[in-house]
Amino acid sequence: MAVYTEVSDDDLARFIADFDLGAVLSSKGIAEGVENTNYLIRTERGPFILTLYEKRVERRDLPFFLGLMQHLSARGVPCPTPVETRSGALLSELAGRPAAIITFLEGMWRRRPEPYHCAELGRALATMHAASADFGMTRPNTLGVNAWRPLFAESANSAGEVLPGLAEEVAHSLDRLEANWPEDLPVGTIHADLFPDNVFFLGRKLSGLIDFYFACTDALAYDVAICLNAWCFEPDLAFNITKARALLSGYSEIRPFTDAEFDALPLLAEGAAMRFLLTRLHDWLRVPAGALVTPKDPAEYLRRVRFHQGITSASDYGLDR
Ligand SMILES: Nc1ncnc2c1ncn2[C@@H]1O[C@H](COP(=O)(O)OP(=O)(O)OP(=O)(O)O)[C@@H](O)[C@H]1O
Ligand SMILES: N[C@@H](CCO)C(=O)O
Repeated sequence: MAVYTEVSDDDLARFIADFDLGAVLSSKGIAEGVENTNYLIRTERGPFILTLYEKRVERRDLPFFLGLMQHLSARGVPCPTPVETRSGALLSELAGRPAAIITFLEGMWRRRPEPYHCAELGRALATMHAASADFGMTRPNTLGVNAWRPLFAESANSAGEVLPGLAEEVAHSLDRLEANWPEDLPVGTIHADLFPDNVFFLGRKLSGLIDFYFACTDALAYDVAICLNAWCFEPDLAFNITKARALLSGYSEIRPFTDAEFDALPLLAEGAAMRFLLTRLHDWLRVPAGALVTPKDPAEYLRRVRFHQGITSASDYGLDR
């Protein structure tokens, strides 16, 4: 459970008074997530999510994230909308942290997504990419290819304790990724963390995308590669080509892949796996004392890095050119 910052009832009541939401009826720390502190608050105007932004979120990036949610929801993408204070601000401060209230989305995330969930995801991701084409703000990907080596350096000395031989394997993969990373793919606003726990469904239908706090400006196909890693491997880490085919064809129904994206997909997928391997390793070695959080296993992503190294063409993922 990720509750890094406790909020007292009095502080919450004072905070809510700035919004046109009536009184707080109840509030509860949310037992999901690892990045930020989230509370489900029930107010006289209904349920909302209160987020206090923690370590990885830079205050200067919050107008981008909150503005993106506003932009996308105005275009019909099912995602939370930030709630304005009475004076029109989207961002406030609570318990010494930047904080915002966003609308509550109905639905549940799927722990074991089926191929039809993957197809829905693909369509929603492409729709999000299309809808953000006229979003006026940009944000560099601070966890992009150039960040991986310095990020690994912060954990390299302890890496061998977590996974023997990891330092050598990561160094070898980073050499390949840095030397071959494509620079000329179509770029736009990407979600960059669209894991199953960030996608809600009502029955078979996708009902919401959440957690835009890694969103940035980068290659659109890299976002697809992140989803391929997060949605198309089974708990035993076997690759499920039926799910991959569903995801990729759902995406290309709305936005077909260019030839360059098709060619780059195996490398993008290896890079995407590397990014999550490295952040997980970093967090695994630094669980804050007393925080209610379960760190995620870096080894699952090493297995994916290795898998993608063995792929030579996107058709091995079930994608037709
Ligand atoms: N707008 C929303 N509507 C309904 N529930 C939400 C909403 N936003 C967040 N939640 C709930 O809070 C949980 C954590 O939210 P979120 O994924 O944004 O946190 P996080 O710490 O940033 O997570 P992550 O580890 O995925 O980066 C979600 O799994 C969901 O249960
Ligand atoms: N989705 C990330 C955690 C949030 O950044 C992971 O599974 O490592």
